[in-house]
Amino acid sequence: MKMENDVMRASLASAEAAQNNHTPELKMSARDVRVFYGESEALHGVDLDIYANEVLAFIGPSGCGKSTFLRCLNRMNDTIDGCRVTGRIELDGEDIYDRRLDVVLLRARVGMVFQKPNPFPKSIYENIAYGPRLHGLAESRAELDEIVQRSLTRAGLWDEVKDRLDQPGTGLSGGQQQRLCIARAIAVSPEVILMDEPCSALDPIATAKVEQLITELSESYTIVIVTHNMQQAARISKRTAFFHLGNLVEVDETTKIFTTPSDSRTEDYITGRFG
Ligand SMILES: Nc1ncnc2c1ncn2[C@@H]1O[C@H](COP(=O)(O)OP(=O)(O)OP(=O)(O)O)[C@@H](O)[C@H]1O
Repeated sequence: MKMENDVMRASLASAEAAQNNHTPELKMSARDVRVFYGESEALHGVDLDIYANEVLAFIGPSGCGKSTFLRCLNRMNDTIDGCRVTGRIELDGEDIYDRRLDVVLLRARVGMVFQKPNPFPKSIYENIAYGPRLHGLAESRAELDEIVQRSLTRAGLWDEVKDRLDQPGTGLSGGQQQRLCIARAIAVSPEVILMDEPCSALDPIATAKVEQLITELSESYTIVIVTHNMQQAARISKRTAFFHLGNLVEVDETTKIFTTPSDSRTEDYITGRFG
């Protein structure tokens, strides 16, 4: 009898474990996040959960607070004079606004890619090697070489640049520069990558390459992307969050947001009635 009970318990435990495997893993969470620029409140209490390995898109009309909220997730707003953030944001259950937290380390764990490609005015090699060197991720030149090659390969850029690693990153095309910036972000092994309209300065072919890359990268990283392009959100994201006038109106599966949103403001936006 005891053995039967043990077997039963073991199989229940393994069924539970299997079920847990399907439960998305919480990566970041935001609660009642407000952002003030001086006296003016730009975000009015945002609650949002972000799951591991998802691509989450932020959409909404200009000025609704998408970039402001994105910047909260790795404390980039700290760099803006007069900007104040309240509420709580956690990464793996840890308060990222804790005063003891090392912000440089946070930004390695939660990397960022900006609207305009912004390579350092250094060689292609140095653009990638800088972060790993800063964080002591390589013990030898050979290890650093390997990180550089691996990052450029993951960003789909290695074949295009392997013969000119010592040339300036700024000499690449816009699309290549953006992939260089993505390679730079992944070189420090981040867990989350924030992207603020990463394709808005790119032509359709370069955009398609970056979108393909985002899809591939989501196997290893959690990706949060601000986009003005609703087709892009529909193509690459699993979930979409709609912002309006500093509020997070709704967040849901992307297909649901674009077919049967819950809120009339979302419907008005996606059907082009404003924005
Ligand atoms: N550095 C700043 N100083 C003062 N106000 C700011 C600053 N950055 C943003 N804001 C204000 O905060 C609000 C939200 O702006 P934010 O850039 O986050 O919106 P957005 O949805 O990303 O817009 P867009 O799609 O045009 O980039 C706007 O009213 C904007 O004017």
